Amino acid sequence: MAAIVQFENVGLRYGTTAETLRDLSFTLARGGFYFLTGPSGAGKTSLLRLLYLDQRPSRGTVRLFDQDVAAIPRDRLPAMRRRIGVVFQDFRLVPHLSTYDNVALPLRVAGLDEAELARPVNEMLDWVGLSDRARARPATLSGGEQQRVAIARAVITRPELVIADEPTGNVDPEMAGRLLYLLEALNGLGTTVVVATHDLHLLGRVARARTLRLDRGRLSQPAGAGRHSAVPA
Ligand SMILES: Nc1ncnc2c1ncn2[C@@H]1O[C@H](COP(=O)(O)OP(=O)(O)OP(=O)(O)O)[C@@H](O)[C@H]1O
Repeated sequence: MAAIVQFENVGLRYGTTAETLRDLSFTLARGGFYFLTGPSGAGKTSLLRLLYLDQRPSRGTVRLFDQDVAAIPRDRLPAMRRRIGVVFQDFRLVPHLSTYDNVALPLRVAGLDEAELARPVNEMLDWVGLSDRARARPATLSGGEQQRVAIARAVITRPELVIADEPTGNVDPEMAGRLLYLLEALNGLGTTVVVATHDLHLLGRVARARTLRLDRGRLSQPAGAGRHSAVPA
């Protein structure tokens, strides 16, 4: 099994408080689909921040794409981050850009010209049901619409790793199923997917998914009736 992420005895501490994440050791396989669950405040977002290189561990080792993240020079971080699509819990859309331009942004950064990016962007907007909102600015969209823009933007480049923090928290069950199907389809093409969620209904909906359960900063027994566990390091 080729690993895309390896945690060895990882701890994360904010300031001088007690550790938010403790003794995390696990491996995520390249091409896997993972749910990360656990109660509010358990540390899910903090773990995701380690994965998308927004935080470095206070102790232990995080290896991503076969590199120790503590050893990556600062000027190499943007290139590493471009290999990761992130759906933030608070969306972080660019406020002065339209739906279309938010979704097109990663393709423009990757150097595609307008003619090349029009088709994938329009197809993606169609998939997430936002074709008729293509010209709208984020402030005029509902929470669920903004969430769909955020997901479309995160997956448009088909990154190696997609990390989504509560990606279905603001949409109705039908749209949640559709968005999950989009992530599954991407996973079927080889992208590793990590989804943090409180929504226990989602866990059973992806047959091949494994579940990591965080409780007060530690990994506890995997959820999901023991069927799916992340592979211990
Ligand atoms: N930047 C920060 N500085 C200090 N403490 C933080 C910071 N970010 C998170 N924490 C603390 O770390 C703990 C875990 O927070 P985190 O957001 O990772 O949990 P979570 O499981 O994602 O919660 P939720 O499900 O409510 O989003 C909380 O006690 C939180 O207050």
